[in-house]
Amino acid sequence: MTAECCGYPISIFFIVVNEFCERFSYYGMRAVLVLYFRYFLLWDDDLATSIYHAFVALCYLTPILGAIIADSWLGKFKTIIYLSIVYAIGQVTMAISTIHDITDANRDGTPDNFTFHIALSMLGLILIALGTGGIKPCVAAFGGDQFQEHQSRQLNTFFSVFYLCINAGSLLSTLITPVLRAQECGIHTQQQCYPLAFGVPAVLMVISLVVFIAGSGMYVKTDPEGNIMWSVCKCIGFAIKNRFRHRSSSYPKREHWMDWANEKYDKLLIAQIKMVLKVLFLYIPLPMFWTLFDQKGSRWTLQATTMSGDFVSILISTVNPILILTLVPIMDRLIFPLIQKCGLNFSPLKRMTVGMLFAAMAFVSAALVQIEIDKTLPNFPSSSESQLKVVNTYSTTLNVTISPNEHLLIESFGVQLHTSKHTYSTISCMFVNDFSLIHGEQWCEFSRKFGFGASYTFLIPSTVFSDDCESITEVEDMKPNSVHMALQIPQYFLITTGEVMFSVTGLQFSYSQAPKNMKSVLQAGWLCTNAVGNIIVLIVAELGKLPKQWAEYLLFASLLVAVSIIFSIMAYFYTYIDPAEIEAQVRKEQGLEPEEMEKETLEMEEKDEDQKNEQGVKQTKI
Ligand SMILES: NCC(=O)N[C@@H](CCC(N)=O)C(=O)O
Repeated sequence: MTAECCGYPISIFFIVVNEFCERFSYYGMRAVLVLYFRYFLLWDDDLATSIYHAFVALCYLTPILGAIIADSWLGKFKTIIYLSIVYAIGQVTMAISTIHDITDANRDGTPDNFTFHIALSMLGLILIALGTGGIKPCVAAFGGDQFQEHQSRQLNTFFSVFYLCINAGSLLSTLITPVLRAQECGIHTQQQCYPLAFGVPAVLMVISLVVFIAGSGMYVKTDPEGNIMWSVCKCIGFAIKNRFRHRSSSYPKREHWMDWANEKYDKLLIAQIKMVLKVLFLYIPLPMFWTLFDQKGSRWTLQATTMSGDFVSILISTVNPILILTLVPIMDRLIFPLIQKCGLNFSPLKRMTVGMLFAAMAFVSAALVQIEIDKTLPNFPSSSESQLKVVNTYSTTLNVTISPNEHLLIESFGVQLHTSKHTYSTISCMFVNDFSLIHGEQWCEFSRKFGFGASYTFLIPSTVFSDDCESITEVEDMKPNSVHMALQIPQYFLITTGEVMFSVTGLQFSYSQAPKNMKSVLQAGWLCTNAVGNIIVLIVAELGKLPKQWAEYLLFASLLVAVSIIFSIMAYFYTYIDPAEIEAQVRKEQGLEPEEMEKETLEMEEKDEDQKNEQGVKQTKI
């Protein structure tokens, strides 16, 4: 009997706090990672973005490893502890790799040995990916294991609270770590404080581990049932082989292709594999949701850079967790019960389909915003065009004639200057509020706000310092960004509503439909859909793009609508199961008590081993 508070097992308190700290650690580190690549390691944008996405994809691939270790070998509890240690070491390694003083022998503020910092940070990232991904399917499933059969309502609420903690951790760290980075620190020279920005997530990971261990005495710990993954693979392999051996039509068909393993494998194992395969099959279309969802961090962020509004930019990076924190309780307490009251069956798979449609609508909204932005962007010459800029410094208007066959975009400034002898130079700067032109004792000062995204040319006559500053002509080559970032809020709102319907439900669904000994494996399968989604983003980003960004958004939206239709058809044919009930039924059919069942499985395994040894002896004899 586990200790309870308000109908909930007390042990889940430690699990949700652990998740909060772990997600703080993960998202905090992620928030400054690209900046570290870009401004510390001095990588270009493309390399920084590619390594970042590859790291995220790795974080969602390693859950398979964690699940196999947990379900087959160590059990969830020990797997979480060991992999959290790996994770914490990774975070500390990462934080150390950002101390520029370690290799800054000449004390100029930049590291002298980049190879050292790159190697150390890559090692740190691999350990982090192993740790964060490895524990991810185990923590959610371990949380679920704490509930008893009569607590199914609380179990669903647990997954929602779990998701809230993820996003509370992510919200706080996304706000805090960039501020920590902006501080200055260092032994020899003061630089942007990456060690603090990465160090705090490392500390949070250690706290997360300590909190998890603190709850040790209260957890329900289910033991792993032998090397289950190996048994599953062998059983599937045997079913395929056996089916192939009996391919002739003279053999009677079996209800399910896995039934071809009946000759050798235990009925219970076959029933469990059928349950898992059914769910994994249903997952096939799901990566498309993540393909759209994860573009929040890339395409949508880039879209925001072509928009105006400085304050909103901080809001935009945190809008997803903020909306999650508000939408999850609204959905759970208001919308879903209301739908139920109306007599509608809003089953988990229906919710997921609607979630996908919301994500598709978010991309339609992004496309509409993009069309607005495009109207304000200057026309750049395409690959079959050239751009000719004529700055008229003559005192009267000149006519420019262009052959009608030439494709030229004409920019006319209507500028008239007193002299044509200039030296051209271009200055690109961020956040310019004022600048001065200084020559000896004289200067001209320009003090005003220059718009973001704008480009200006200042034409300075040779007489300026003997004459007056008024003779300087300012030309606005490109207008400042004028479409406000607030216009992105609907698309964030839509995608987050989609996330609540899709992701929170998917998490619950993966747990509820998995047999007891394969809970982590199905969680890992669920997380894998995210990894594949990220890989699709990487491929699409590498392969050429459509000429218009809005068209690309619409293409993604249409693809997701198509995928959601396919998914809804698949979902229609899916029958929800209670794995415990099916397992009990199979046991009953076999006339076995649970203990006897386990004994039989062990005997099977032993028989298998004996056969193998026998074969080995035969082979040696030959
Ligand atoms: N809002 C982002 C979020 O909550 N992400 C979750 C879930 C990711 C997933 N693929 O299930 C997280 O755990 O970080």
